[in-house]
Order: sequence, then C-alpha cells, then structure tokens
Amino acid sequence: MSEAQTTHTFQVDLRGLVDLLSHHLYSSPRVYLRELLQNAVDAITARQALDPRAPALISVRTDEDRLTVTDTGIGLTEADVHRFLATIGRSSKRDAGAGAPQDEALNAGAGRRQGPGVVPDTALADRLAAGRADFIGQFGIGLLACFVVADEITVTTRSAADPAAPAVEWRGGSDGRYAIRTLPDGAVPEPGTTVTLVPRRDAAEWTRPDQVVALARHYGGLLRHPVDVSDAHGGTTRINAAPPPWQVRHGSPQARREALTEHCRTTFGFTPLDSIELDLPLVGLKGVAYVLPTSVHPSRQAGHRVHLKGMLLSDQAHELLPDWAFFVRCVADADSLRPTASREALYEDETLAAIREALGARIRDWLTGLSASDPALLHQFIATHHLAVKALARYDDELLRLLLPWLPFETTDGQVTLDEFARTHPVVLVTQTVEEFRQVAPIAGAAGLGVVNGGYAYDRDLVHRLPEVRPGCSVVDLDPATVTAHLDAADPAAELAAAGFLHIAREVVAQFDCDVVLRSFHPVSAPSLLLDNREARHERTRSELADSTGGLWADILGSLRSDVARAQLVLNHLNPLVRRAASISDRELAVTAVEALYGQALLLTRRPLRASENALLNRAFIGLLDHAMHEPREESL
Ligand SMILES: Nc1ncnc2c1ncn2[C@@H]1O[C@H](COP(=O)(O)OP(=O)(O)OP(=O)(O)O)[C@@H](O)[C@H]1O
Repeated sequence: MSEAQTTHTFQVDLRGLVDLLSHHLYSSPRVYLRELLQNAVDAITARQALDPRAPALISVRTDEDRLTVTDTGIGLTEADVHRFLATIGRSSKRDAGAGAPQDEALNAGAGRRQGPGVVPDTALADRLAAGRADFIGQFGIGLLACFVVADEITVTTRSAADPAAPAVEWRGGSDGRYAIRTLPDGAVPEPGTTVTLVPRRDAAEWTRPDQVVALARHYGGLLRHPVDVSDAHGGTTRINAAPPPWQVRHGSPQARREALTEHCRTTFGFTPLDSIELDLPLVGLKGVAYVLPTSVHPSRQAGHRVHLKGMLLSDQAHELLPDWAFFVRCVADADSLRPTASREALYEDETLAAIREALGARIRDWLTGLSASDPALLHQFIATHHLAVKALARYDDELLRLLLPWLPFETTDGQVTLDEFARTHPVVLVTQTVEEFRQVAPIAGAAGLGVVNGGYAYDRDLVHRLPEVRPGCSVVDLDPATVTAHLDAADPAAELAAAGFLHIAREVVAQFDCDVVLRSFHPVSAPSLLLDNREARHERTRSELADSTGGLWADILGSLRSDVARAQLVLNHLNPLVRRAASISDRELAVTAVEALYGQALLLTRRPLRASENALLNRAFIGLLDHAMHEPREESL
C-alpha cells in the first residue's frame, strides 16, 4: 500500500533571516558604509556602461539625525525595486533576468550588446561573466548590513536607463516589511539613488561625522569615482582626492620612490626598507609590497590591504602572498579577486592561487636582483630578515645559489657569512643542536676546527648545501670522534700515571654507554667535555626501552638497533683539578670525583636529564658534601 505524499515549501522566518544576515555575517557594524559606497560605485559603473559621459559622484552626508548616501548611478524603476531591492539574495549584478533595464546596462557594460534577436547561450554566459567582473557586489545581501545601524532604510531612486519612469521611494524595515510609493514629477530631478538611514541610538557612534569621514577613507580611499563627505555645517571632505602613488606619473624614479615611501608611512606607519611595485595586468592588479624595516617572526605575518576595484576588502588578508614572504606588507587593488559573502576575506580559488604565485615570483625577483643592483641594501635586508631568506632558500635553488654565501651563521669564528667561513675552513663541521655548539665550539675552535651552529631552524640543511655553491669545500656533521681526533693526546707518562683513575672512570660511566679519554685542550679552565650526539642518545633510549619492555615491542625496538658512536667523556689533562683527581688513591673518592666531573660535563650539554643521570648528579653532590664534612674530622683524629 503506497502512502500519500505531500510536498511543502520551506518557510522562511524573514525577521530571523534579516537579523542573521545583518548582524552576524559581518565583523563590525562599520561595514554598513562599505556596502553603501559599494552599491553607489556599482550603480555608477552600470550607468557609465550606458553612457560613458554620465556624471560620477558619490556624496555622503551626515546630519543631526540621519545619514544619506547619494549617487549619480543607474537608479531603479519601480519594477527594479521590487525585483532587486526587495528580494533578499537577488542582485542585478548577477541575475540574467530578461529585459530588466539594469541587465541591459550590465550587458552593455560587457561591451557586447547585441542587436534584436536571440542571444546564443554562450554569449549570454560570457556577458554575465564579464558583467559580473565589472561590479563589486554580487550576492544581493549587502544592503542588509544597514540594519546593523538602523531599523529602517529609505531608498529614493530614479532610473537613468528608463528616463520616463517615475522616481520611487522604497522604505524597508528590519522586520522584513517594505512600502513603495511613486514620487511626483520633479521630486528627484536627476537620475540616481539616495539611501537614507536614521541610526538607532545604540549605533550612533558609527554615523558620527568624524567617524563617517574616517570610515569612508578607510574603505573608499582608493575608489575610482569621487566620494565627498559633508556635514550639517556645510564642510565637505573629498576622501579620495589623490590617486595612489603607483598610479601617478612622477618626475623621476627618486620622486616615485619617495612618494611610495610616504604612502607606506601614512598607510602602515613604518618607513620601508624598499618598495616593490606589483603589476599583474592579466588580473588588473596593481600595488606595492613594502619591505618591513624590522624583523618579524614568520608566524606573525602582517596582513595585507586588498582592494577590489578600489573598495577595501580586507586590511588583514594573509592569503595574498606566499607564507615565506612575511617580510613585506602589501597594498593591492585588483579587478578580479572574488570576495567571500561577508566581503572581508578573499575567496580561495585558482585566480587567488595564481596571483599569489605571481606576486611571490615578483618579490623573489626583487631579492635576486638586489645582489647585482644594490648590495648595500641586500646587506641591510639580510641583516634584518635573514631568517626569512633562509626559509625561502631551502626551497628555491636559484635563490640558494645567489644568497647562501651572503647569509650569516653562528660559527667558531663568530657571526660570519658561509662564504667567508669556507675560505678559512675547507672542512666545515656542523652541529645538530645549539647546545652541542655552545659546548663544543670553544674547544673545537681552540683546536683549529671550523664549526657552524646548525641548531637553528633551517641552518643545518642550508650549511649542508654549501658544496653546491662552493665546490671544493666539504661539510660534515660534527661527531665525537672528529673532535677528539683533533684534541692533543696527553703525554704517555701522564696517561700512565692516570691509568688507575681512568679505569675507575670508565667503570663509572659505562652505564651511560660512555667512554673516557684523556686529552689536552684549551681552555685550561674546562675540566671535561662530554661529546655526545643526538643519534647516540636516541640509540641509548631505544635500547633502554627495548630492555625494559617485553614481547613484540622489545623485538621491534631490538630490530632498530644501530651502530652509532658512543658518547665520550674527554678529561682535560691541562686542567689542574683533573690532574689532582687523576692522582686520587681512595677508590670511593675517585668514584665521586668521576661522577662529579661527568655530572658537570652533563649539565653543560644543557639537555634534559634522564632519571639515571639525575641520580648520578645527586650521588656526586652528596658524596662531595659528605667528603668535605668528614675530612677535617678524620684529619684531626
Ligand atoms: N545605489 C543603488 N543604485 C542602484 N541600485 C541599487 C543601489 N543599491 C542597491 N541597488 C540594487 O539592489 C540590489 C541589492 O543590493 P545589495 O547591496 O543587497 O546586493 P548586491 O550589491 O547586489 O550584492 P552584495 O550582497 O554582494 O553587495 C543590487 O543588486 C542593485 O540592483
């Protein structure tokens, strides 16, 4: 038996929808002005598509109790108002509805108006795509942003596309109701639109005259049509009087540079190291990347200011440039980026990916060009942003070849470039950790070894690639054997005299898989040196785990066993304390002395200690204390 099926249509709670779109889509109430400016710009664009000589002016006016935005744009007929203003989600900038005057304008805007007859589908699609590209709006919800600051919106409009149509007044409320009336002839003398808002009390701060000027500048500073903001006292400010410096012809390259620098100061508040002009004609993008004068952490990327057809989309757009370009801050104006519905971020699509790549290439070209054109600036740049360059050079062979020799590294010769370092050290040793470097560098340096600290991000990888750039030099990871091989052996007589102590020492540290050797090295003040590397430590951890776990894990861990160099405790025979320790005859004291020497060397490695190492340190400390407190009494006996 089949059950009767009934079909229903979703009901929309208009009040809820208006509330949702107007209050929750945008990050701040201030976006209401952006939406109004944007509609005005689009309306002028549509009108100029019909008549390129049509006036283009946007006037914002702040009065005691209201704010109005007037444009000389395409305007609307009564039918347009029902169709576009009063239908949430419908936009004249996107819909292909037949016969609507704005659609005509849109089609004309695409420059493809056809004669009478049927327009082929593909041509229609092209026209729509091109039309869409002319406008900033597309979603049909922007006007709702006004309900964040006002309960009622009034739109008075007269169509330029249909001059015979009467002017219309539309009043829409945040409760979803609207009323329309046609206005008498002459009530609106010129085509265009005026939107009026009476701000709610709680939103008055967003429509204050000074706030409106600031917001209009913020969002509309690069708009291509003039925007005037006037107040009740007759004062008028043109907020986009001067075009951005990259669009102006300057008397000389120097004058252009200065204008860009000044623009960066006023826009971002810093004086850039340099200004990199950006120009991607294919997507109609122009702008500048300003090189930050101070270093920044890669994860604290500065946001870029991105405009769409002059209208500010976001001043925190991170997506515009590749991550590695964290040393610049951009301002860019593009014709074909897609905003998200809140219009506060960029829509991640293929165009954005292509733009990102192209801008990345432009910045990289600037960087590679510097070594030839301005080495002094390159030095200054590297001194500030070497971390960024290192991050970049790892993935970019050409940049590596060009810049690696210029990059500074921490070495046993101090902070020097790899190029300088490789000239005096044909074999470059590189440590794996900062601790290893700190501990070994003074001793290795005194023994004539050239060591680079490979412990910082990217450094070890980069140092290993030096032979690609400087054939003839070699780079090896520093291991205990290399260092001990370069330390002077103690003379045989001293070695013999210390044999007993060394024997005890080997017994004591054997549990840590460590060997003991006697050498003479500088500085004399260093009694001992623990040479250990990360692999050896991992190997010990692995075998400790294999011993303490059973079954399958023990087998798996056992199968990972590898042969790595044992750690080495190198005692310095030049050090007076070690000489005295070597002559201790009391076994118990000798054990304590070894534990103390090992413990001190261990602490100098600055790595986390394991339980057994902590226990050793404890024992050594108590042992020494005990010895110190007992000795006088024993002597006095
Ligand atoms: N100043 C204006 N002049 C002429 N038409 C306007 C004006 N403001 C709004 N409209 C009409 O109202 C429609 C809806 O506007 P709304 O701002 O809600 O959406 P949109 O601009 O089309 O798209 P988006 O949501 O992306 O802003 C527009 O498509 C346009 O037809």
